[in-house]
Amino acid sequence: MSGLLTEMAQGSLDRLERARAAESEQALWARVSDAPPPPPLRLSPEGFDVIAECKLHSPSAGDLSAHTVDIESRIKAYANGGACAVSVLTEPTRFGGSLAHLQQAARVLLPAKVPVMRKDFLVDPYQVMEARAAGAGGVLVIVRMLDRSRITELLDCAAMLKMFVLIEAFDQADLAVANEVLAARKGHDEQTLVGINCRDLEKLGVDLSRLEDLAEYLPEGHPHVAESGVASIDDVKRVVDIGYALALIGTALMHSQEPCELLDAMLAAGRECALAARGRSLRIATGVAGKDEQ
Ligand SMILES: O=C(O)c1ccccc1NCC(=O)[C@H](O)[C@H](O)COP(=O)(O)O
Repeated sequence: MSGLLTEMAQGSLDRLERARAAESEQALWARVSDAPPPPPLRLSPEGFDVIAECKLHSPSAGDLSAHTVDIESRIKAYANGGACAVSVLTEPTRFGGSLAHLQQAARVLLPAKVPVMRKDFLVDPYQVMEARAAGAGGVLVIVRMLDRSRITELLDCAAMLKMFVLIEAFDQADLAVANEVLAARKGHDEQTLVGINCRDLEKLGVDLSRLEDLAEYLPEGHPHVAESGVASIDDVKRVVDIGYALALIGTALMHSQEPCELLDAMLAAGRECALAARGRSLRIATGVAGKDEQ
């Protein structure tokens, strides 16, 4: 595991210990198990969606808060721009996040029925319950940080709470684990996305070619998410052309003074590309494709 992930895992365990000391697992479960279900994640029939991310700081970009007057306005802008979900960092030391941000986002998004995803370095089902207690409808699960049985426990907990999960992979080995875990869950009533993160965890740079290189190893039957480094309309077109149904976009939106407009433009471009790709497949399937499409 990279130095950063090791640091994040330790920090996550420390936070978990403090949280458990403040509220037992039984008490937290009692609080969330009877709560009304979160807004479901709904994907567009037009073939492309964006999970818009709120992160005030990041190891790669440093301070990202310059254009965020208040979190609620940013979250509303994401919903108005058409995000299918909003990812909120809750990691405090390197990402400037907190559970309070998650709670604020969930409250603001409730009328629009857009779910919020807890973006953190989760290591225990307790933290999935914490996310639900804060109003979240989804969580991130990073394969690289966990063994198979712990991934399964996190997925089980999320499913019981009607939350979606974004399973995150960095390489082929992560995808082999994701494939194995998901194969054992066929037929479960749950919503699981699988994402490839393009960030190099040592150098912190991004390389979108990872999306092409790993596409063939992605589990079938789950929407695929392009994560990290999707920063422009051209990037969006590229990920849709490779076949990704969603992009998780943080830095570019945080740098934007007009995130609603940027999101709207990215969605329009992605959906136009998805439509063109469908047209190409249809022409090939019906045998009316041009020579360069075959
Ligand atoms: O954002 C970082 O600098 C980072 C560094 C190390 C591990 C994780 C990191 N970010 C978490 C993410 O996965 C991204 O926030 C997410 O994919 C959005 O990426 P981007 O659009 O590039 O901000």
